[in-house]
Amino acid sequence: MTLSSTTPRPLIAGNWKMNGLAAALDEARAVAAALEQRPASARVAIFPPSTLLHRLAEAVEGSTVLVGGQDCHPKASGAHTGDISAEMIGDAGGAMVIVGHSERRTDHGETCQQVAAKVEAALAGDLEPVICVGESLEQRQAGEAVSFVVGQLRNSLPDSLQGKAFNVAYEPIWAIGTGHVASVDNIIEMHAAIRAELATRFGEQGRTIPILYGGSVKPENAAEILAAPEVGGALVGGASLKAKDFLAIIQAA
Ligand SMILES: O=C(CO)COP(=O)(O)O
Repeated sequence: MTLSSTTPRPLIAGNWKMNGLAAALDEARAVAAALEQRPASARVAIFPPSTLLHRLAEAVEGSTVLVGGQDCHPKASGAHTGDISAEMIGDAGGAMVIVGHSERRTDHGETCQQVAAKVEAALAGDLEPVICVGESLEQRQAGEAVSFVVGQLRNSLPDSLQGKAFNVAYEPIWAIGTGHVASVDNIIEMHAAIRAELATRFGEQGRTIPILYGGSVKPENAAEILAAPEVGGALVGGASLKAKDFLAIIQAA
């Protein structure tokens, strides 16, 4: 997918992680139906586990809800037991993919170089990537948060992103699933640093790439976070599992 010339709409993305059995499809259907009644100003995407990808794409077909995978392998096919490729995500009805989530970097030891290779695969598979970066609590306490995240970003983004639609998500690891949302000051500082790096790297395009915030986004704090400068959406974990909460966040955008 190539970039449109207009400023992208914010993206509210629900990452279901390793949650969701068939009954969860009802939540996605409820989100799609509500958006039909009351269209959102933001784009809305749901990233279910791979097992639900195809069924969720069918469940929300014809609605404005986009569907994506939570990860993809750098190769298009082959002997890689347990992995799925960008091409498979597209085949199942997905249009987007999350890459470099801190849970993948931690649980599976993914390096920035591997993340960049996955981004290349996403582009080759015609998926719009959401590329995640974020520091640990130790890095933040050591005063290294900004330099670490900017370095991680630099190494996780391949040059081939130039001219392509993509999103960056800043997710401080210490804010994920903890209820400890980053302060608006922290978010403003980090998003400004990410914006500067994107503008240096990608020129004019870098000024409009949506930078999402993720980490304990809830209906109660969404409006304040989404109103902060350079916040172009949210990557939502726990609060995306229930249609009611996810819709409240969507409407806050
Ligand atoms: O990691 C996240 C989304 O990718 C954030 O998760 P929570 O919203 O549950 O903190």
